[in-house]
Amino acid sequence: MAKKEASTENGFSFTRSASSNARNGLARIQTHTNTPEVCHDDSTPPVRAQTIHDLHSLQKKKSSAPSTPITSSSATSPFSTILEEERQRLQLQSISASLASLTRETGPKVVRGDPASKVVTHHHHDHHYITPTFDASDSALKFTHVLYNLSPAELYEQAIKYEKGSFITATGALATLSGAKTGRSPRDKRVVKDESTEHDLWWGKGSPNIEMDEHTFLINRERAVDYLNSLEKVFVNDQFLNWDPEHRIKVRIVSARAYHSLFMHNMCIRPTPEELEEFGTPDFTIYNAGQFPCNRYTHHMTSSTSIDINIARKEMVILGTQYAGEMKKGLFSVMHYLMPKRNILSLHSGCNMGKNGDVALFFGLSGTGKTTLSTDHNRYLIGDDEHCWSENGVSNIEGGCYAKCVDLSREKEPDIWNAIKCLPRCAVVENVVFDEHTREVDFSDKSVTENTRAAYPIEYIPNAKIPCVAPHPKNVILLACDAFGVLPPVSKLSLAQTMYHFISGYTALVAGTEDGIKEPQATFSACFGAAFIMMHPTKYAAMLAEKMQKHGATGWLVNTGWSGGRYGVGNRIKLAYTRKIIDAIHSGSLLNSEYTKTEVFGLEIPTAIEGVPSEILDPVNTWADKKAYQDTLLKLASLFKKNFNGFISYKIGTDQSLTEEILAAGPTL
Ligand SMILES: Nc1ncnc2c1ncn2[C@@H]1O[C@H](COP(=O)(O)OP(=O)(O)O)[C@@H](O)[C@H]1O
Ligand SMILES: C=C(OP(=O)(O)O)C(=O)O
Ligand SMILES: [Ca+2]
Ligand SMILES: [Mn+2]
Repeated sequence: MAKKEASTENGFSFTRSASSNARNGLARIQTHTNTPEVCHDDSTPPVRAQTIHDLHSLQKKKSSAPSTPITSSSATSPFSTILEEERQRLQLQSISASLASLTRETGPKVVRGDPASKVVTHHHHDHHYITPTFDASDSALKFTHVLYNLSPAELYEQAIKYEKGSFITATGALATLSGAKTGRSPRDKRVVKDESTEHDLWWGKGSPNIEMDEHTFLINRERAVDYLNSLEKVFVNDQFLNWDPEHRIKVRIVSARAYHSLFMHNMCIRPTPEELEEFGTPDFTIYNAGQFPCNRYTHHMTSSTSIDINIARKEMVILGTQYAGEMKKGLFSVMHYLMPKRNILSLHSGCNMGKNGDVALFFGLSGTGKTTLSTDHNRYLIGDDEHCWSENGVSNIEGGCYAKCVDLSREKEPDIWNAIKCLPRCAVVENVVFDEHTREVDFSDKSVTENTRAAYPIEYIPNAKIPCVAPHPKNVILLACDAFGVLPPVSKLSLAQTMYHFISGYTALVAGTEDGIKEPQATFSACFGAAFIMMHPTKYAAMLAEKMQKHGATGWLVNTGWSGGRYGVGNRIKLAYTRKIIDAIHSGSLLNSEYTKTEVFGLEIPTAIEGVPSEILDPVNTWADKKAYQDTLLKLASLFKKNFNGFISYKIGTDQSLTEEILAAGPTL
């Protein structure tokens, strides 16, 4: 504060000394004959400010109030300001309640706004306290400043000012670093096992839900809350999930970084000012204290990272990882619980729709092409990653996309390229490398991680359909990135085969997205998203089978991975070919083309597709070493068998014959 005053002083004294210098010898420049002592620049009218602070305060105009009055008659009445104050008070009360330690009777003192800007506006009568610093150790005695639903511009400023590694790229995106973790940590994702989740959720072998008890959750929650309250300020986002208005979920994200707040601003559905006014109590809250580790002496903790979900408390706690994807995928897990409870199927899939209303789902694990293939210039984008399929059709859960951007090119992925590009915009690019001077991003540079990412609001894709809802799907495309190079580029599946492959969820984990993965590794991830499902895979499979049957959807298996040999020998199938294959599925032309059946996997493969060399459609043609092909094919088949053994004792829905057909739909050795 003192420093600012002083610099203003200097400013004025400089004018004086400049004129005294003139008297002491330097020739004075005479601009007007009748000018007095001070030189006026009268080419523009003088600003209406006495001090530089006044000038700065002119620069910022108060945001206009939401356009919908709280009650239709209150807008112009004297009660409206009282109501607005009351509303703000309730909002702060709700945030304080969110941040409350469970061992204290009251929550922390919270106040809106940036503590830094409060220093400058010290003359405001309502701030008669000293801006807290770390020497105010007892959180009961200090204020926590809440930066509530800041705009992207404000978040940019916060990030640039306070977060190391934040820069504005040449195209206007915010470049950030996520710290030591640049991918998800599935082995640190825990779920509270209590009386109800014990029965509802999938536990044990193969399950992504590592159990934790309520007490341990509370210890981690306390650790996160204490950490957040020890800070001068926290970011709070109140937003929505799910574009289906009947099943919309209100989420609150409390975090310590502008980067996290901007990421969620981009990824969740952004409320209108009117919707925000009526937000009330969130349905689910995330405490992201990712900069702070969990205590390894705490029961169940196996590393300094823990992502903990408590269904009963409707809360999630993040400690020890700043990878932003944990928040989005954590909420996705929660949706995998909440939605099936309402008989709605949650899907780890992208979704788009043709001009004629034909809808396609793209299931697939990370890096298999959901984002890339659902972003299609000739079709409407519904969403790139998380959807719900209800009686009403498909709805996107999110309000943004999260694209891998390693080797991103304008030619191959123009829409994603442009989504990160245009100003004034609020894309976040994570862990990318850029030119020190021009700030041009080099998407081919993997120095920080292979899993570089861009998060942007869905409306940055020109043909996104808002609201992000669509009719029932016609095609269900299962994407597998086969690092063995033996799965055909495309196969048409029977319903039983679709279920077999959906439950198997085979792909290669590609480097980066999960912590510790350095090169492609075969994996089976039930429902193409085992890391995010909450209940047993057969529960989701039964729902999918029922819906596909009811709406007459066709299943397809598309290999976006290797061809002509395994990883290291062959090459990844050209994106241009995969796009042609997908085009033929959408248009309906592939449904009626000529097919042959493969050995071992019994897959129906087309003999020709426009724009795709026919010889690659049967992978055996692309391998120089036929013996190696046969061995690799059998190896993969046995991996499928072994994996599916874990499911043979389960029934899929109520249909016994379907269960038997599914069992028979796998490879034969
Ligand atoms: N044949 C292909 N089909 C789809 N993606 C491909 C193909 N070849 C290479 N890729 C690349 O693989 C990555 C797929 O990632 P992405 O679409 O973000 O996957 P997901 O959304 O399923 O996690 C992209 O970087 C894409 O350019
Ligand atoms: C964000 C992720 O999703 P995806 O790779 O499926 O886009 C992730 O797995 O961390
Ligand atoms: Ca790419
Ligand atoms: Mn994706």
